Amino acid sequence: MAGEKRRFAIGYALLPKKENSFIRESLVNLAKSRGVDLVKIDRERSLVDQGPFDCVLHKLYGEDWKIQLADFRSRNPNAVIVDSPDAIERLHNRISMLQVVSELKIENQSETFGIPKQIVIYDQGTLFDNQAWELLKFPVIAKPLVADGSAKSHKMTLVFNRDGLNKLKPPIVLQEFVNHGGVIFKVYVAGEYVQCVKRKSLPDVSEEKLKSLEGSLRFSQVSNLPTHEKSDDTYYKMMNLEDTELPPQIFMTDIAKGLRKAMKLNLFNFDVIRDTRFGNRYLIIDINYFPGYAKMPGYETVLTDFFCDIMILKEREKGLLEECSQKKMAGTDGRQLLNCEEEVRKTVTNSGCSDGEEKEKSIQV
Ligand SMILES: Nc1ncnc2c1ncn2[C@@H]1O[C@H](COP(=O)(O)OP(=O)(O)OP(=O)(O)O)[C@@H](O)[C@H]1O
Ligand SMILES: O=P(O)(O)O[C@H]1[C@H](OP(=O)(O)O)[C@@H](OP(=O)(O)O)[C@@H](O)[C@@H](O)[C@@H]1OP(=O)(O)O
Ligand SMILES: [Mg+2]
Ligand SMILES: [Mg+2]
Repeated sequence: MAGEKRRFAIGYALLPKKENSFIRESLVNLAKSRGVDLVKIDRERSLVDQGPFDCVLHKLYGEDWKIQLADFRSRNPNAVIVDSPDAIERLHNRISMLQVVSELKIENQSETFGIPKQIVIYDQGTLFDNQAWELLKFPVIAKPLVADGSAKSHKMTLVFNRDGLNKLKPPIVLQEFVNHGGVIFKVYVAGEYVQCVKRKSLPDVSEEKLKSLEGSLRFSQVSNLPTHEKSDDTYYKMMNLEDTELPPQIFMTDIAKGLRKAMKLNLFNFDVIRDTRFGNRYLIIDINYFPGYAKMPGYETVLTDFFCDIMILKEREKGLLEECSQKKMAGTDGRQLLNCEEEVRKTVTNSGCSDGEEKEKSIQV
């Protein structure tokens, strides 16, 4: 009807566990009130037969899904896929996942960042090869090389000495365990939004304690355990989260922005620890695609803002492309035309779909 604002449909394709935690009524209703309909994609049916969708939001694994998305993209060139499966794939390997951190350049005088020392082990032989060990010292964390969301890919082993290596099953990444005061920082990114929260982590291992510890200790998703489970276990002695200072917000935001641009991803979080040997050194140890946003305070607003940003971008893109073709018809010279089309792909200025204020928006494509 004339004058009625156009609504946008976002199709979501998530595993049942993710759907349960993320697609809450509070999110669906807020998005709806701002013109965005969240529609479940039926995984039993082909994606191209569903919709129409202005945007597809997804966290599914496997070749079949990649093919379906490619098909959908070729038939719906104007729809946005958040995020590109190729960009997500980088996070499915714990080496390529962190490589991007080493490429980041961030100007900061008072804090530094990096990743812990690590090596990749493909076979049992190399596990005991002294050369491979020149770089690392105990304790180390053995992590499955593949990070594909399976329960297996989260099974970690904290290894205290050579005896502890026997039970490991390559391919694995051996990463130096860095004492960090038992608190981990999780930095959630949703488009341009960045929020850092504190979670409990593994306790420090002193040189003294290391001598008395035997072999290894297995654990899984320690920062995701409910608090009572941790406090019942004497190993995870209670740590006072409130006493821990957050890293400087601007520093985390700069890293988040750098990662987002380098990885071409909009929805992810990264885990950061503060090296207790140097109070100003931060290490990124893990990056996760489409993490548990519902655990983040104010997640409904943050995600709805992100959805609106995508939609605004699409509308602006449409408008700009129309302008470009008008210029083309009017015989504007080629160089100006190129600038115009580049403009379409770059950051766009918009009047927000919520409050009407003028903001700079972009999504990573
Ligand atoms: N290098 C390290 N030094 C100290 N602690 C570490 C290190 N790497 C991991 N940890 C601890 O082990 C936990 C699990 O490691 P990591 O985050 O790599 O696993 P994950 O299964 O991918 O986690 P997530 O559930 O966040 O996806 C971390 O949250 C942190 O408590
Ligand atoms: O379980 P939640 O929904 O809270 O989210 C967790 C998410 O699980 P899910 O996507 O299967 O749900 C994990 O994904 P996979 O590595 O297993 O793919 C990983 O991203 C964790 O880091 C998330 O926890 P958070 O980092 O936010 O604490
Ligand atoms: Mg983690
Ligand atoms: Mg992870």
